[in-house]
Order: sequence, then C-alpha cells, then structure tokens
Amino acid sequence: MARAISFYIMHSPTMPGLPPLIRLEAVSKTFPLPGGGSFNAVCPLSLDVAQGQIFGLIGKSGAGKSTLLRMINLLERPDSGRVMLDGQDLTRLSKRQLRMARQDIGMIFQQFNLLQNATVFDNVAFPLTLHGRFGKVELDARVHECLALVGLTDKTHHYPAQLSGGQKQRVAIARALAPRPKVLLCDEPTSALDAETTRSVLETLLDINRQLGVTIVIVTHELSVVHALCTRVAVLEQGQLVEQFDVDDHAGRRISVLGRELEQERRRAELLKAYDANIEERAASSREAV
Ligand SMILES: Nc1ncnc2c1ncn2[C@@H]1O[C@H](COP(=O)(O)OP(=O)(O)OP(=O)(O)O)[C@@H](O)[C@H]1O
Repeated sequence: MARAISFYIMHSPTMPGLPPLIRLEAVSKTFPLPGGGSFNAVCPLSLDVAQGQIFGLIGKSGAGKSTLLRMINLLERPDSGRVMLDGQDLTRLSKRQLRMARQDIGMIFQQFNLLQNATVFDNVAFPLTLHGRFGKVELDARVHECLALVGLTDKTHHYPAQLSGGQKQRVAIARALAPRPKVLLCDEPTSALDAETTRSVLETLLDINRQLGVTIVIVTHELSVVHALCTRVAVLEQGQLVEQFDVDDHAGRRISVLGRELEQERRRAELLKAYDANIEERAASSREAV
C-alpha cells in the first residue's frame, strides 16, 4: 500500500544553462549467468543530472535501478560508455584518482551499512580518517558539524545498536556528507523505515539539498517518496530507460505504467487535499453558525 508522505517542498535551485553535474553516456552492464551466458542488467542508456537536482530512479524490482546508481560512483563499472562527473570521465581514472574523485560522491543504503563496533562519532569520522587529510581539531569540528546537520549531536558517543532505524540512517547521511560531496547517491534509503521516520529522513535530505546544494540521486520503489522529494524522475524497465520527466510537469504524456501511476497518485493527493479543505471549511462555517 502506498504510504502518504507529504510536506512543503522548496528545492535547491538548479542552474539552467550549466553543463550537467552527472552525465551517463551510453552506459551498460551485463552480469554472467550461473549456467553460462549473460544477462543485460542495464542496456546502453544516457542520462543527465543537473547540479542541485533531486533525481529519482524508479522501476520494478530487477529493472536495473541499483546497478545504474552504483555505476555513478563506479561501485559497478560499466561494460561500455562514460560516467562524467563535473566534466571528468570517472571510467578513465587510475585507482588513486578514482579514490579522490569518490570523495565528491557520498552514498547511503537501505540497510545503513554502519560500522557496528564504532561509535556514531567514529562512523562519521571514518571517511575523513581514510584520507588522512584532517588534523584532530578539524576532524572533530567536521564530525560535530555533520551530526548537527542531521540533528544527532546528543548521540555522538552511542553505538549503532543503541539507535532507531531513522537515527541510523541519519548517521549514514552525516557520514556520507562528511567529505563535503557534490552528490549524494541514495539506494532505497527509507525502505526499512516506517512512514513517520521516512518523512523525517526525507526532510533531512531536502534540507541537505537546500542548505548545501548537494545534488541527490535516489533509487526508490515508493512513488510517494518521488512526490515528496524529487524534481525529476527516470523510469527503468528491464534495464531500459523508458522515459524521464520533471515531476512538476503535469502536461506531458506518460508512456510507462509507473509514469502514469505517479500522475494518478498526484491527482489523488490533490483531490484528498481539496476534500480535506472543503470539510474544514464546512466545519468552520457550522461553528460560526452556532
Ligand atoms: N552482481 C550481480 N550478479 C549477477 N546479477 C546481478 C548482480 N547485480 C544485479 N544483478 C541482476 O541485475 C538485475 C538488476 O538488478 P538491480 O539490483 O539493479 O535491480 P533493481 O531495479 O535495483 O531491483 P530491486 O528494486 O529489486 O533492488 C537483476 O535481475 C539482478 O538479479
């Protein structure tokens, strides 16, 4: 059942005329099948993500969403094509150069992927210590700054097992933001959370987009998450890019089932809102009449 998630959205402004921050050029990915042969998880496709955008990747299970997302930071290396980040082709970098470039790309996951034996502080500090560029004072300051951003300063010395799911995801967000990335990749970040916690994690992601201008690419199977968060969305079916559109473009014809469902859900939400407003108005006028 679709979860109702709604709140006021004001995104970081995208910069028209600027080259895209992320450009996937004819990327594809094939996996070997156990019995021989291969499976096309992502067929050659191209996609641009503008600076400041919150870009949703949607599609049925197995459509290739996570594989495509993981190609952006080369966790999955494409078999063909180019992955451009801010004008730089990541597929041509050496291991060392790629490690540096990945500091511009944070990532969060459905199951949080925190270090269980490390405190919240150490989890957030982890990507900073990896590169050894920070002195202790600077590192402390950055970790506290990131924890403040996600509202978790009071949990600094807790361990992941002592946190709720929503708090764990916030720690993961703080950790991803610590190296000041340009992009945050989110792989089903709210699928393990209840509706209320989902809403607050989505608000945190929106804040990050608005306050820090971080571009977000999010894989989700929840259409309500797209409505609550995304500015643009791409629909994948069996590894193919079927369509992409701006979420507030209500005039365009949708060619995919999910594209049409997204539009229907928006209309349903608008009708419900109008219905609630009408009930409220009638209740107010009957109170006045008494
Ligand atoms: N490492 C791998 N080895 C073999 N097959 C894989 C591998 N990773 C993904 N696949 C296959 O590629 C296809 C696309 O997987 P992917 O995880 O990208 O889909 P998805 O759209 O994110 O699905 P879901 O919503 O279920 O997570 C699936 O059929 C999956 O089984």
